[in-house]
Amino acid sequence: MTYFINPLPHSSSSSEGRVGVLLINLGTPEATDYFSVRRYLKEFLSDRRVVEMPPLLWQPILQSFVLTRRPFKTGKNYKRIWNRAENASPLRVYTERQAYELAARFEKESIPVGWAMRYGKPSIEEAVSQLMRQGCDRIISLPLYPQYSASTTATAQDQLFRYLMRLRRQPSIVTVPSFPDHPIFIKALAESVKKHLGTLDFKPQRLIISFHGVPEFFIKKGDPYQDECFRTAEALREELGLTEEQAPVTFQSRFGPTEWIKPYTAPFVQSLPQKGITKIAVITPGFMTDCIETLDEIGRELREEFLEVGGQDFAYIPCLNESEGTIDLLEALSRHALKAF
Ligand SMILES: C=CC1=C(C)c2cc3[nH]c(cc4nc(cc5[nH]c(cc1n2)c(C)c5CCC(=O)O)C(CCC(=O)O)=C4C)c(C)c3C=C
Ligand SMILES: [Fe+2]
Ligand SMILES: [Fe+2]
Repeated sequence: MTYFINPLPHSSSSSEGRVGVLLINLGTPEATDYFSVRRYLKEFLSDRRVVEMPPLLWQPILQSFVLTRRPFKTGKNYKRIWNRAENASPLRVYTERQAYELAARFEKESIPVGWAMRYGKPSIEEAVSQLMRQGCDRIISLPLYPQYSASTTATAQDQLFRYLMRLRRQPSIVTVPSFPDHPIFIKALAESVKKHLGTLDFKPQRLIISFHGVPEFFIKKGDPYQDECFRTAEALREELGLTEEQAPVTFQSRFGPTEWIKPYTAPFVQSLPQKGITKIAVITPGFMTDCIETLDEIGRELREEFLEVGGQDFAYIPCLNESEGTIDLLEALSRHALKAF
């Protein structure tokens, strides 16, 4: 019996010396029922990188309050956005498509592309062992977060290295840094804005740039996330020729009673009609794929909230998903990382 694992076929200890790319996204439930959503939220919200409270204090709250109620509400929201054709959540569908399209770019070089979720399935362990079985002894880890946060990027890398801790023979790893103002990212965002605005029958007075929030104390303790959001927003404004007033930054998805980084998206947007701003577009450049936070919280909930208080026109600009610009970006990031081996 041994503690250390060998994911390679029996007796094979040599590898073919290939490089592989691993895309890592956040994670998502397997289905919309209470137990599937509960399982996902339990794993996600038990991560100390996400909720920075001593487990002895947090676990009783999580088990007795959060996990008894929230899966119902969240499951209902997932139901609205579920991809019925593929019976999967949009985040999973788009992540898989990104991996598929990126693999096509690397086909000739015989570089396999895997994809994994930090929480849920396919797990990082499954994806890494699959790459190793394909002969990879070098892996590029690419967390799908444009802006670094300990609660997303770092925990994805933690999970990868947690698996590596169990391997007798580890692959070499290059981790791709965040890319908040990478020119290809900004160009893809700007093109998506122009394309989308071109389809509207109204001219938005504001382009709201909404990012997922984090607790304020994360930033005070040194998480560069907010600065990186500002870098994305500033580069996008520059590319589109917009001012800060025309394209303001807001933060969505507050969770729990603590203060999160501000301004909060919903109250900010609800305050606009009284200032004569009744036509807006919203973009969410913190998300590489559409998901519950973009399609439901912004595309449905925020739209309703804006129209209820006198807003007239609301447009949600989809995430980059598997667009050509995204794949250009992922290819450029991977090719740059390849040079580090
Ligand atoms: C509890 C605190 C949370 C922190 C901190 C947090 C940071 C964070 N999250 C994302 C990206 C996503 N979050 C998503 C869903 C989601 N996030 C939280 C909580 C925190 N996130 C919850 C409870 C949920 C589940 C939905 C809900 O119950 O409201 C998703 C969507 C996943 C999907 O399947 O669609 C993404 C993506 C970032 C980028 C971030 C910090 C920068
Ligand atoms: Fe989140
Ligand atoms: Fe949310």
